[in-house]
Amino acid sequence: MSVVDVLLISFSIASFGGWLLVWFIHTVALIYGKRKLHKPPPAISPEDLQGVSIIKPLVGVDSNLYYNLETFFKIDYPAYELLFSVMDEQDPAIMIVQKLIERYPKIDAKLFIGMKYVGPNGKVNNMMKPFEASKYDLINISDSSIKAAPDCLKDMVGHMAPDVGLVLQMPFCCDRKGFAGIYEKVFFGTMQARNMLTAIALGINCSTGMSSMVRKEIVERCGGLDHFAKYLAEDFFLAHETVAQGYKISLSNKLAMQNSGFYSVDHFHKRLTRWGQLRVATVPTLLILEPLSECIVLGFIVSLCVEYVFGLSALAFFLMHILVWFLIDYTLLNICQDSPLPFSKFDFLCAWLLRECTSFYLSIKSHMQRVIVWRHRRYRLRWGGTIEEI
Ligand SMILES: CCCCCCCC/C=C\CCCCCCCC(=O)N[C@@H](CO)[C@H](O)/C=C/CCCCCCCCCCCCC
Ligand SMILES: O=c1ccn([C@@H]2O[C@H](COP(=O)(O)OP(=O)(O)O[C@H]3OC[C@@H](O)[C@H](O)[C@H]3O)[C@@H](O)[C@H]2O)c(=O)[nH]1
Repeated sequence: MSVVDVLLISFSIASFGGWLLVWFIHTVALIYGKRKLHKPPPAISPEDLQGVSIIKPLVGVDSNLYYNLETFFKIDYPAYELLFSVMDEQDPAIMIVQKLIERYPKIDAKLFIGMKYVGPNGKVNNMMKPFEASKYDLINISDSSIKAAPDCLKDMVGHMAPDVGLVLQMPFCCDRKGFAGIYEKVFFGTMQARNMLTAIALGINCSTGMSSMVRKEIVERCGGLDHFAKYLAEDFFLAHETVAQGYKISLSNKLAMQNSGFYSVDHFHKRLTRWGQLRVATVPTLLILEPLSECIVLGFIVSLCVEYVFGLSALAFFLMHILVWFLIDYTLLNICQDSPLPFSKFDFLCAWLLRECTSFYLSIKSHMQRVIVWRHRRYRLRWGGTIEEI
């Protein structure tokens, strides 16, 4: 056997190992997702329902903002405050928040205008004033696009056991019209759900900051929220600190339902590119692991290896690989949705193919850029995940 043969066989064995690992990730996601998501909130006695300060950092408006924010005034929970903040006194979101505060005078809600600059991360700057004014020990950071379920706080607080420091809601999307709405739902219900569910089930930090609840003392022990302003992925580092302080991270049974009125395929691709950039800067091994864990790239490599080692048809193996992956993705999406999907199987096929075919291109695109644009602010990203505003 020549050296080339030995190398090719070793490469094939490694690829096959990676391929098995990916099916393991699929399996854990399916089992954990089915057992965990959409279950009723954990039973908790009324005296254990601690107060929660909900921080809503806002920048600008979209056509669903009023409706989404209103859902926070209808949360069924005995003690919570709503702390809205905007960075700029001209922000049109101010009018919307003021209208809601007038409409629901019984809800404890405040609006903070003007950010406190503590570092480059705009979201952190925007959250500084409400964080410092918060009166409860549990802080729920909730992005502007989120639509709240009435029992969301009961569920998150129910997961806040004494050894838990942070409760995450996994991102998903409300039913929205048009192909872009389908596309986002397919992304969050397949690739994102698969990796997040498995990571959380295995205790790997895979945070997203769209809707999470953290113990205030964890942030205070780091010296305050300002500690996270130097990073773009402040959510990841908050989860990292939580674990470093000896707490666990728990997943809420409820999903973080994104419902922004402003969405398009192009806008979503820009967001995915930004996330790709920040993930790789934060966890550099993902530069290799992410593309290798994608259906088409992995299937292509493993099919060639299988033909080389076992003499099986690479094409037949590749098509089988794609079909099984596709069916598992459809099953996981249905688990996340937990009700009939608002689109046909053909729509799913189109959105799934678009996602699978563009993922490699978006990864490459994100690695070619060191500058990140987030809400009209430009940042230069450094290895390690720190940023500098340009
Ligand atoms: C041969 C293949 C082996 C496969 C190994 C697994 C490869 C993982 C592939 C993709 C990871 C995708 C992670 C998706 C969720 C990340 C969410 C996100 O982008 N969040 C950002 C925005 O909120 C956040 O600011 C960024 C955080 C930084 C890094 C996230 C680290 C994720 C580590 C994921 C490991 C997941 C797989 C675990 C299975 C063993
Ligand atoms: O400069 C900014 C940018 C954003 N934000 C707020 O931050 C929240 C998230 O912003 P976007 O919806 O634009 O961004 P994403 O959904 O991509 O954010 C997500 O990924 C990046 C992480 O750092 C965030 O924590 C996470 O929420 C919104 O509530 C937005 O209003 C600010 O307050 N200031």
